[in-house]
Amino acid sequence: MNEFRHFINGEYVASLNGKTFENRSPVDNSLIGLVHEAGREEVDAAVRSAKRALRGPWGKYTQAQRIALLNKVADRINERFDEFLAAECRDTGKPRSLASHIDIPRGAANFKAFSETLANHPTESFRLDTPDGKGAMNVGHRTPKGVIAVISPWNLPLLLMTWKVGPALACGNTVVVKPSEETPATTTLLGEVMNECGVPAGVFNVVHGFGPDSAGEFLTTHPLVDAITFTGETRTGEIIMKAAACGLRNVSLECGGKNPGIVFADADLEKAVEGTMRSAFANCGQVCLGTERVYVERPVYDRFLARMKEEVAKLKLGRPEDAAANFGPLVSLEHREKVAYYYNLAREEGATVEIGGGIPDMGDAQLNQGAWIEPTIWTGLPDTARVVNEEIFGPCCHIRPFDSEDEVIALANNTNYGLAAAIWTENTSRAVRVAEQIEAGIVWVNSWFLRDLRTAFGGAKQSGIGREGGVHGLEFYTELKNICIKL
Ligand SMILES: NC(=O)C1=CN([C@@H]2O[C@H](COP(=O)(O)OP(=O)(O)OC[C@H]3O[C@@H](n4cnc5c(N)ncnc54)[C@H](O)[C@@H]3O)[C@@H](O)[C@H]2O)C=CC1
Ligand SMILES: O=C(O)/C=C/C=C(\O)C(=O)O
Repeated sequence: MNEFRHFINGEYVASLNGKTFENRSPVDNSLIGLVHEAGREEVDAAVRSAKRALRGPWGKYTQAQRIALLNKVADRINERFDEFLAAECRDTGKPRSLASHIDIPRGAANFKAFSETLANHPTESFRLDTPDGKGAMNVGHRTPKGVIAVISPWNLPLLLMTWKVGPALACGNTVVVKPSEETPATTTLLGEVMNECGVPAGVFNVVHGFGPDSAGEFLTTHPLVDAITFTGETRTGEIIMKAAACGLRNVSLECGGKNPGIVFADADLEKAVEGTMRSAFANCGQVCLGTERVYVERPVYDRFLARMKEEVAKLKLGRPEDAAANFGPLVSLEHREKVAYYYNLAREEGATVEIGGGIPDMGDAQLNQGAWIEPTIWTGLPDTARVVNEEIFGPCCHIRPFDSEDEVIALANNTNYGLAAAIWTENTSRAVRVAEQIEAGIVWVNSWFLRDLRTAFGGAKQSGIGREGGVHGLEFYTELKNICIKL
């Protein structure tokens, strides 16, 4: 039986309270292992070890030394690629074909990308004239924030955790990570890699558990945590922000979305279908950047809808290791309950179910125990429907026709969220004009999830606070000090 222990001060440790919880496969609900649930003692030990490490050898590393070490970590993840892949697929049920192209390579790349940004980022300086004519020099100097709490979700576990751990460590901080209770495996495995690469004890720590009244809450309310970075649901983001207010700690929040896809009549329709298929159904729809609302200009609406239905019908559900499968289960039976609730609600709200809409018979008693759900397209819902306004985080989208640019911009922006959007058009002027009016942190034109890790990443409105990525991560992960030198 696998056991997932905390990783504190370079060692794997069990919980003093002896509490564990089950980690079950979303593929067939079989038991993967037992996860140790941290009490306040383990969280406190992890935070204190991270604090101590700031004053140890790690605190004296030069930027170049940190970058070299993190490059080694990236290389080691790639050397142990198959183990990370197996662990990620076991926890999430996602197809190996997906995780081997996205999750694991990005998990490694996140340790390299930021290093280059850091190495090439200039320091600001201003010369000040003074009445004595001699002047003064102002020089910006960045120092690490300290201990960073990283609270990560289950949808892209390694990718989203390292997206924060990479820059945090590159800037000289130490971290305590609380991975999602659903997906403890790859974060735990990363502890081994840190030791193998010689990352000093206490620099990278992991505590397992849930949110409220468990490791998540204990960590985010711990007074020695200097800043908190979080990816997950908006309501959880609010709770974490309240916790961070005590002691005036910085937060970076990357939260939910109800992202629009906009298909203009002049789009390359096949490109738009391919991109929208990915944005609505990749990772079983469990991507915060995914498209759950699709608006299609009326002249191509029927053709687009018909093509989407054809493509959805071709999706092949199956186990992660099934090479022909490109569609896995949802992360858990609990999450399926939430998504299935919206599938029923869509019918009650008057949707036409164009395809899918239910729980599939997998033709296998064991697989039928898993968290499978059909990829689904709805049409015909009013703009006020809950299904069109609330984040579902499942493999589903509502498709609706529109008649003018102004109308579709208003529809796209008619949401409390503002994370991402995808625009499909061959008219560049229109693409720019519309993109500039969309209220979102990220707008893709003729693409989706095309990521350049140097760019700003984050959400507007209730989709988040702050930006990470490239130089923007520097703002969050460092304290900028001004040194004023009178000449
Ligand atoms: N990337 C995203 O935007 C994601 C959105 N979601 C959305 O959130 C819904 C719920 O999924 P969850 O996994 O429950 O998301 P969540 O936001 O509750 O969990 C994300 C992380 O926050 C932790 N957490 C939860 N409550 C906390 C608290 N009070 N203090 C500190 N940490 C806390 C969790 O243990 C997990 O590590 C999903 O149905 C989906 O709609 C879920 C995962 C990722
Ligand atoms: O950093 C990325 O490229 C991906 C981000 C995706 C999410 O934040 C998400 O799905 O939660």
